[in-house]
Amino acid sequence: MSWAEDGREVRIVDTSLRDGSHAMAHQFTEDNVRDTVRALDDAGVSLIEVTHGDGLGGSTFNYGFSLVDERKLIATAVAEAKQAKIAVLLLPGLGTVTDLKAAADLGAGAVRIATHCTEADVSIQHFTEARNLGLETVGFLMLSHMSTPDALAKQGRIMVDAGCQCVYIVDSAGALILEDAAERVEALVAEFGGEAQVGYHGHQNLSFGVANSVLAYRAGARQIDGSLVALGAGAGNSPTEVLAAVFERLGVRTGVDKDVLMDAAENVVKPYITRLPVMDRSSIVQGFAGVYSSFLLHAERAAERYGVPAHEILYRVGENRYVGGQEDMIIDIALQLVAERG
Ligand SMILES: CC[C@H](O)CC(=O)C(=O)O
Ligand SMILES: [Mn+2]
Repeated sequence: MSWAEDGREVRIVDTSLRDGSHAMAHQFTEDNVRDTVRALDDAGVSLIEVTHGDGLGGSTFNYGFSLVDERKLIATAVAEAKQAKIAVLLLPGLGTVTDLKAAADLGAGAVRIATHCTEADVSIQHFTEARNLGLETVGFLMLSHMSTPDALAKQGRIMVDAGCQCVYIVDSAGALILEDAAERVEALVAEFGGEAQVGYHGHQNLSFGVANSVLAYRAGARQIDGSLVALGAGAGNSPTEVLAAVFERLGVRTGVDKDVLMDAAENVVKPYITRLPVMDRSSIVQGFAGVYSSFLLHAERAAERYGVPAHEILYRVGENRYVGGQEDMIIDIALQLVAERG
């Protein structure tokens, strides 16, 4: 039975073990994955994402090395899940079709293919291959605040025509505020009709993750991302346990048990988090200036190394409109700031 047939009005998807990888500096252990998947699976979450924060093949010098090979983590997750499907993230150009086939062989049942919000065309062959492999397919239009609703709808159309079953508005910078999110979702819903679903992935940098998710649902989104204890890049994602409680209060059926999720947040995930995602100065600047949330730790490391404030680096990243993959420019900016200070 698919999730849409089991009475759920919205599907809450958990990305603690993928977006949370950024916040954990990619140091997840097999025990972390096993315990978290068991708890999410018991709570009724039907799709759980497990990959390096930057997707398949992300464990590199530029993005940060994983403690444990993601293929081991994916296999661990698949072995632990009784009802949930395990999803992997893939950024074309970083992850390859070979990586995707390996993930499918390990038992992953879904792939979420992420591109910058104006570059959906680079995902076409990956969607084709994913459908050939029998995977559920999801598209991520990252940094969606950088584009208009109409332009996003056209990009989403490229993904759907390539075989994508659900396109997400991804607020990578946590920059969207209320109608910004709703209008983007509405545009995709209008473009797809019944051909594909629309999803929403929020970050808490300006504290709008959950509110935007509710508006996204009302605008027609049927898949909504969260992370336990908000464990994700920047100030974190919309907390899964809060999404579950809020949708229950609104009378929207999610099929997940909020109490089991709250227990998982408190007793499974919180104890292993090395750095709790918070709305501190740097992450607020990310939301304000429209900076990719996963740049936070990179900026903090550059700040420490070169003796310049992380929030100043992030303001400048926002001014320059850098996108995912340009992590090295953070060092460049830190050096510019050092030079400007003499
Ligand atoms: C590097 C991929 C990125 O973390 C995907 C995502 O969750 C986002 O853009 O918010
Ligand atoms: Mn994210």
